[in-house]
Amino acid sequence: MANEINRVEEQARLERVKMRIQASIAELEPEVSGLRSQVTDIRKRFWEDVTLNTSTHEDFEETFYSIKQQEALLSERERSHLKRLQRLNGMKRLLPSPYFGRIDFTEQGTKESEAVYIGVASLTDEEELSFLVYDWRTPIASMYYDFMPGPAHYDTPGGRIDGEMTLKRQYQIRDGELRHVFDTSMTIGDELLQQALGQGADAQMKSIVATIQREQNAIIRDETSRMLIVQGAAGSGKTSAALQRAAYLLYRNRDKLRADQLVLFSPNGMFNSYVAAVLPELGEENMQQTTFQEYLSYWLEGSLALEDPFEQMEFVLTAPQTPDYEARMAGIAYKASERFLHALQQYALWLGKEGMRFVPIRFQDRELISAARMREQFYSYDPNVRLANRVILLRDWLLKELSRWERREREADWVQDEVNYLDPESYDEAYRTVLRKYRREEAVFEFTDQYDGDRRNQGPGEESLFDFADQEEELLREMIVKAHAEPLKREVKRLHFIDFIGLYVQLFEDEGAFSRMTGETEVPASWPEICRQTQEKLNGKQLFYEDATPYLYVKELIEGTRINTEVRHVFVDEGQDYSPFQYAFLKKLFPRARMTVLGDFNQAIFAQATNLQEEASPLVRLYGEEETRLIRLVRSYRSTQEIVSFTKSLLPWGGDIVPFERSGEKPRFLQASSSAARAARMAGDLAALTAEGLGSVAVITKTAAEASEAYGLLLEQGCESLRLITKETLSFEKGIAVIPSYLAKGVEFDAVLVYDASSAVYGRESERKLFYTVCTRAMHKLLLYAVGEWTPFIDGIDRGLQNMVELS
Ligand SMILES: Nc1ncnc2c1ncn2[C@@H]1O[C@H](COP(=O)(O)OP(=O)(O)OP(=O)(O)O)[C@@H](O)[C@H]1O
Repeated sequence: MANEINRVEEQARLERVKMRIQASIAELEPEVSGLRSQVTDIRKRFWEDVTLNTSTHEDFEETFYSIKQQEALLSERERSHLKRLQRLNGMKRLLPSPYFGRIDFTEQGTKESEAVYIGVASLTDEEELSFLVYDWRTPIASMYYDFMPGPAHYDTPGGRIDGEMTLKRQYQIRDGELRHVFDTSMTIGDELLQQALGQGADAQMKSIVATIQREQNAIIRDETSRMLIVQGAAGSGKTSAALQRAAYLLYRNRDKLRADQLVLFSPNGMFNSYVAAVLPELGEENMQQTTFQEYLSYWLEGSLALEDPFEQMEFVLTAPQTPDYEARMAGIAYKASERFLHALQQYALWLGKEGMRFVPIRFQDRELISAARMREQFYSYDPNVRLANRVILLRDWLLKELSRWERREREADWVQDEVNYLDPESYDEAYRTVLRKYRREEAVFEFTDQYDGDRRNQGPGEESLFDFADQEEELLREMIVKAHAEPLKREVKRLHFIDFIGLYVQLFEDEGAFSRMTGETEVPASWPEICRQTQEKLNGKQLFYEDATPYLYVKELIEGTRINTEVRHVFVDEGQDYSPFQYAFLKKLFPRARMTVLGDFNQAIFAQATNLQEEASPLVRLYGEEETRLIRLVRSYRSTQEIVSFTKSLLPWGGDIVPFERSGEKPRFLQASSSAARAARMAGDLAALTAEGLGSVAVITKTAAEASEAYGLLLEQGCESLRLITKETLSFEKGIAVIPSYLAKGVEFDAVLVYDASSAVYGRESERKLFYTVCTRAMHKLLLYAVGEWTPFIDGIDRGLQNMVELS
């Protein structure tokens, strides 16, 4: 009965709030459009309203201030417009679902209890005296996520507020209609979460503000750690928490933090599109999103062809039988290590004393400045000056040398030859330049004549005409040499006189040289082979993916120019797939940023993985224990209980994974006698799944080649609307996707069909985590197919879980 009364009251309150929102919208809409037209108008008439006069100093000053005034007016209107527009958008977001939660809180020392309603934006009453809805990111709202009814507290800039939470209520309001309302004694009631998780997958990730869990809230609201590491099971909401965290940080620091000061490193381009809707849904602009690969390519400036991580991955997955395999794998591991990082730091110190390599500056077939002369000049500078600063000194010296050469070169025969072959337009241009110069000089002479009665006032008479032709010729020579010197100078300014490739290659000459240059005494046993592979690749102007970061690191140690001090927060998703080396590089690149790393070591599929979960993890060392916080998430929200029980059993070391109580079908195992039989069966299953209404389905293969094969075979079976996903795919869409394992990272599907779960495909121990990653993409249904023997990873699992179906 009590609930019914509540419902009536709640309904009435909802109506009041909606009316207030509608009134706000009605008020804001004309204001916004009025301001918008004012801004357009000011922009259009900007110069009409400015007094432009530069005749005298005073006029100039007046013009200057008039422009400044106009600018100030424009930016003030733009700011007001933006502010009101944001408010209007906030109201529009609130209208269909003004709030999702309520807590009643009595502050210690007071008698009155306040009902705190929580939604995706704040809303005040007409007098702006009290909040009808609190933004979920306000300090008081944090209690909703952190406490169940009973003693509760929250932090404010003025200190901690203690009190008693007497009620916790959840609402489901859709299209302005109150669908459900229930009280809960839990942190966040399972009922709402059940509903949220029971829905089908979307083409884009959704915000989870209404059901954020306590441990996720800790991630979202952390404002003190320099390094926040989140190790969480597959589907435990790491990416979700990261995105809500970005929205939280933008809200909390809205006067000093812009969205473009946040950078998210994602696993691939498609993932960017998958998560792109969350921040706008929360009323914030999207942060910068990139992939590490994109970042590397940008800094390499096309100087080398860079292998991408997926090519490396394909090699790791498909080439174990090749003779180069073991050495390459040892090389990948070593080049990802902190040892190698340290070796390169020592290398930079060594370069401060000897060993720098330069590219001679050549012109036509002549060497203008040899590498030896550059080296001599470089090492003549004070050795206490930083390497990067000595590079700048050398750059300036080279520019001067080139200017000197330019002056000398004007007399060279080839210059005269070019002058002779010049087209009439160039002559004409030179003539006009000399004439302009002559007139300028004349004006100066006339002016000085007033004071110098002795000077003869002469025009371009006989004598001066002779000068005139001479000067024209001189000018043409100057122009010609300048045109040739410009590209040389440009190269120097870009520091292309440093032989970066040579500097990296020389590290891989042999073990003795490496140890002399870096002080490193322990290298992998296959070092000679690693050296051969690295050199061969670089000589072909190509770079292995594992060499890209170390190469740029060396470059950075020498140039010291790439630092980005604007960025304040770096988010690394799928953080287990980055090497300690890459983290050190990120730290160096973004010296003023805090880092949030989210990952799952059980999904470490790249060879250069970093363990996030240990206290001794290299990540903890990066900023030190004091500044680092490690949060573990164990509850998995994505998959049904049955799927989690199965995927958990794939990890014999027992991953810390607790399924959320949501039941579904057991995983299905389907063995076929041939690829064709499997494709036929799969086609039938795909049709059935679509008919059941599952909107997003993935056929996940191990490699790209396997994906193409599956795609072809399924098409032959008459499957329609299949989408083959490759590393170039940039958008995530609903429907049926055929996708290689490593591109399915971070995303999820209603149903997953594992294309080939046979031992021939997932047979090596090193592929266990990949297999786990593939299976954990499924939300509601998981179907595994095999032609031949099953993968040994399922050997030990509880047979009761399986519905074995034999196919002939
Ligand atoms: N508190 C929550 N409320 C509702 N849904 C949630 C919550 N936390 C996570 N989810 C849902 O669980 C699914 C998995 O979340 P997410 O992709 O963020 O997990 P993840 O830890 O990044 O997974 P993975 O490691 O596999 O990439 C998503 O559908 C997400 O919406």
